[in-house]
Order: sequence, then C-alpha cells, then structure tokens
Amino acid sequence: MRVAVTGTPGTGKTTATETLDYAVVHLNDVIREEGLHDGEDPDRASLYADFEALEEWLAANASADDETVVVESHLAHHFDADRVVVLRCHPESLESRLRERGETEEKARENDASTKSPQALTRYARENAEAEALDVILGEAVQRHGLESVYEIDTTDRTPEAVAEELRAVLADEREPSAGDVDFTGYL
Ligand SMILES: Nc1ncnc2c1ncn2[C@@H]1O[C@H](COP(=O)(O)OP(=O)(O)O)[C@@H](O)[C@H]1O
Repeated sequence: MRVAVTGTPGTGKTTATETLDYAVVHLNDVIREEGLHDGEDPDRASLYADFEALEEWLAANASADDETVVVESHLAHHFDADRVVVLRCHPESLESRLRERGETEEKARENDASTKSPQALTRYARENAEAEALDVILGEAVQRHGLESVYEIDTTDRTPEAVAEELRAVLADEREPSAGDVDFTGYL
C-alpha cells in the first residue's frame, strides 16, 4: 500500500513522518538528490519538479506491492496512492512555523545560495498561509483521489507525536476518510 502524506509546506509532514515505523520516502529530498527537476525558480529558491521522472522513480522505488510505504511531500498527492493524508495548520500558525524554520535554516547555512532572503521568506510564508486558507492542496487531493481516499488531520494545536499517532491510525485502517472538517477561510 502506498500512502501519500501531503499538505502545504510547514504543516509538519517531515516532522510527523520521521517517527513512523514504516518505509518513508521524503520526495523533496529525492527531487534534489536524484536531480529530478527542471532547474530552480530563482525568486523562490525552490526547484521545478519533473513530474514524469518522479512518477518513474516512484514506480521503481515505492511500488509497495507487499509492504506499506509512505510518500511525504507537498507534491505527494499528484501521484498514485491508496490513501492520501492531508496535514492542515491554521494559516497564522503556519506563517510563524515557516518564518521560524526559515530563520533557523538561514543561521545554520549562512550565505548558502539555497537560503531564502528575508523578503523571499516573508513572501513564501504568506503565500503558503493563503494557499492553506484556500484549501488548495485538499482540493487537489480530493479531485485526484476522491473523498473516499482522503484523510485530513489538523495539526494546529497538536504535538508532532500526536500528529504521528493520527497518521498511524490511518495506516492501521482505524480511521474513516474525512475532508472539509477544518475551515480556515476566516483568515482571508
Ligand atoms: N505539530 C507541530 N506543532 C508545532 N510545530 C511543528 C509541528 N510539526 C512541525 N513543526 C515545526 O514547523 C516547521 C515545519 O515543519 P516541517 O515538518 O518541516 O513541515 P513540512 O515538512 O510539512 O514542510 C518546523 O520548524 C517544525 O519544527
């Protein structure tokens, strides 16, 4: 079984999947390490993913006929999956998480070309908060996979361990699909 864990950047996908006892593919690392992209967006310090190459890579490395494999990325819902988990976070909290993460990365890397400038970080955090308020990824996930395959988890006031527990419940088939329970439109 292949389980996609998706959600707007900052919703906590990487953090929550790190503690799972399943094979986890961090797709954004694969894109960078395997060079499965068509270059960089210079304004955003992010890569243009090559979807066809990723599809092939996943077929070869995450086919999951017998075992369960988790594919984690804000792009994970664009590929085949048996279940799709969409992590959510209130846009205001999301904006703070992304700013803090960006500032920590900046301190760690100093002048690395892949670090966002303060202006780019502000814009990145705001754009993602707006996308989260508009349910962009949830909408894409439901459109591609159908309501019966989508599981929404609100991470806003949950610890990473509590989010991982919810993920385990989905993986163990102990949760019903759910979509549209959270409503962040008040942010807009
Ligand atoms: N449940 C949570 N509550 C509060 N902060 C979190 C939670 N999960 C992750 N974070 C923090 O938010 C930031 C984004 O998390 P990360 O796992 O990198 O998100 P994603 O992989 O979805 O982009 C990180 O700095 C992380 O430490």
